[in-house]
Amino acid sequence: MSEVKPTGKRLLLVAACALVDTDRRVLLAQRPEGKQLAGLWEFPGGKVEPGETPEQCLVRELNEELGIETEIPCLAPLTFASHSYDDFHLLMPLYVCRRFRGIAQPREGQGLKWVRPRQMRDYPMPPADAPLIQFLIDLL
Ligand SMILES: Nc1nc2c([nH]c(=O)n2[C@@H]2O[C@H](COP(=O)(O)OP(=O)(O)OP(=O)(O)O)[C@@H](O)[C@H]2O)c(=O)[nH]1
Repeated sequence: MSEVKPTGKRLLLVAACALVDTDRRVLLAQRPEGKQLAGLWEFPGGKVEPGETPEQCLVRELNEELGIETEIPCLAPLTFASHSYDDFHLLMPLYVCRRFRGIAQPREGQGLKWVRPRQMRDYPMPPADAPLIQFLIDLL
């Protein structure tokens, strides 16, 4: 068996959420200009801050980014992404949330779109996200 060499890349923990509406559509947010991967469509979420759990991170991020309110028991783990970018390795648990309050608003100037999982491949997403789509197709 060949030797597995450490990459030396830092591991970045990002929590992401598939918010699901009553029509089984999932909310995608477009990364704003000026950011890494600008223009790509992604799941709402963000970096887990020190001292925070992934679930706490998502409750915070959904409120900050979208004005959506939810609670930790409403977040169900679905799958995760593990993907090496040039400068870090991303570990991203993906949760599903069907119970939330409020109407998603683009609080950070991002584009927002409710998309059926089968149509997600029409929306360019970060490379880490591609393997996640099938899980949502199967679930929804
Ligand atoms: N939220 C989210 N981030 C993702 C997804 N896919 C993916 O590769 N990422 C990566 O995970 C990281 C998330 O970081 P972030 O959104 O908190 O931070 P950011 O790069 O916008 O920078 P910031 O700290 O200035 O807000 C980014 O590098 C982003 O490219 C996804 O579906 N959702």
